[in-house]
Amino acid sequence: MITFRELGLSSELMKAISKMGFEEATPIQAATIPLSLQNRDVIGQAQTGTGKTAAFGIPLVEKIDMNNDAVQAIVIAPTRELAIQVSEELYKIGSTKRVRVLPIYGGQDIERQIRALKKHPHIIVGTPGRIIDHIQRKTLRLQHVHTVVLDEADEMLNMGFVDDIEAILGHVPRERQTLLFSATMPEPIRRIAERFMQNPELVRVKAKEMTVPNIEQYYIEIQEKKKFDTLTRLLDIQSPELAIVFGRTKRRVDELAEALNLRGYAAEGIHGDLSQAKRLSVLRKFKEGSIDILVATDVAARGLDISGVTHVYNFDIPQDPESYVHRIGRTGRAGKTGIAITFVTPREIGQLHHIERTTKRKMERMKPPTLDEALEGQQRAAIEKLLATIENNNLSFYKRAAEQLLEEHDSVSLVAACIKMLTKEPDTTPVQLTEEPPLPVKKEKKRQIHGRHRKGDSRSRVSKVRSSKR
Ligand SMILES: Nc1ncnc2c1ncn2[C@@H]1O[C@H](COP(=O)(O)OP(=O)(O)OP(=O)(O)O)[C@@H](O)[C@H]1O
Ligand SMILES: [Mg+2]
Repeated sequence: MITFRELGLSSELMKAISKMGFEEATPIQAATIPLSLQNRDVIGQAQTGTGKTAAFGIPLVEKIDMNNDAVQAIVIAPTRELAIQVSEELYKIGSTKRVRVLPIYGGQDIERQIRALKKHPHIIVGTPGRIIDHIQRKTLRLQHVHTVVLDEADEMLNMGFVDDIEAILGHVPRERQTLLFSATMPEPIRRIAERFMQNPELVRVKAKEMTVPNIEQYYIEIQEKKKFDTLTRLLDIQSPELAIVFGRTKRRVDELAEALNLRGYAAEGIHGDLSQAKRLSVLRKFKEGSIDILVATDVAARGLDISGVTHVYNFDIPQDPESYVHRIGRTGRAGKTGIAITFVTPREIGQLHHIERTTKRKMERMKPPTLDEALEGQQRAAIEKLLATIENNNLSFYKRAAEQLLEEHDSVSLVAACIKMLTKEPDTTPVQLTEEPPLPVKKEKKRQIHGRHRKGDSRSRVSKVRSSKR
């Protein structure tokens, strides 16, 4: 194990890092921080939740010259929520040094961003569309940038985003450091990436599998029509602390969130058609736990680090193995454990095997739970509540009444009644979901480069086909 001290960081950064509670460097941090400090270009690939943000963030902040008021580094991220999260982490790393970090992303008032840009941020973290917007307005100048980071690089170099990235890099000096990070880096995308880099060092944290071992992975083979009842039974049995349910389309996400609410679950949806204010408020509620189920499209699959996510349910099987890796990676982060369950319709079983082959990890088959099992699960939850009440509360006020009741009724009937009242019986309120057609059978070769369209930022600038679904 390598400590941060051994990496030769300044005492200012050491202080900030220990304030963040980091003791040892994770493998990707230990491997890439020294290279970045030497100004090498780096492609860093390591599993989800293993600290890639700090891997690029620490050397980035270390190299900021506090006597220079120009923008010195830009970090580009595929979604707005991720841009915000990364900027918060960079802010923490730079807190003792007092580095100024500014997130800029679509959906936020541009005038406000322009005012913030005038306050001389050292680091900009943004989504591609909004960065280009500010470059064109001349409210963002990049001629003093010495470091560019692409977080979720493969996603951003996917068809549709690659032109945006190229356009941004065209405004940054050639003499620069370029850092690319992701948990996945398909070969053809890596080749595109290398065009933007100078003699890059490829750092892959050696792992047998693409996914982290601390996520238990299951699949349930199931007909489309039975998915929803199965989901609610699983929720009843597993009582996740926080769960993310991924659906294939925006409509799917809206319908699922509504259906879950109908059955009494605290769920809300997030996808690219919602206003930015709504997206942020849904995410905030989820982090605080005032809702415990987040229903999402792939817009929430990449990079988001929310502690307490114990379960990921793929209500619809992901489009490609990369999406699978990132979706399930929202749990099992920073050494914690997690459970991922993927629903697959009989016609999609080939897609499941394709995912397994790519991730080099088999999912374990799980039987769809029965209604009785769901009831048992809820009963268990009720008993836990009862026991916790005994432990945590002063019950003296209630004891007189209890004693009186026990004179008239037998103790087993009384306790059974209490459990029954506390048990949330599985709700079978009928709900209506529009059926999603199964994924088309894969044409292997075409997969990465041609298969997907631009997504993420909602501005329309270039006349390009875009996914209307995310
Ligand atoms: N050295 C460390 N010690 C302890 N915790 C750490 C360390 N580095 C990072 N973390 C924590 O680990 C969690 C995951 O980090 P991060 O979000 O950077 O992962 P990631 O590799 O970027 O994952 P993803 O591929 O999903 O984007 C964060 O909560 C972060 O604060
Ligand atoms: Mg990340």
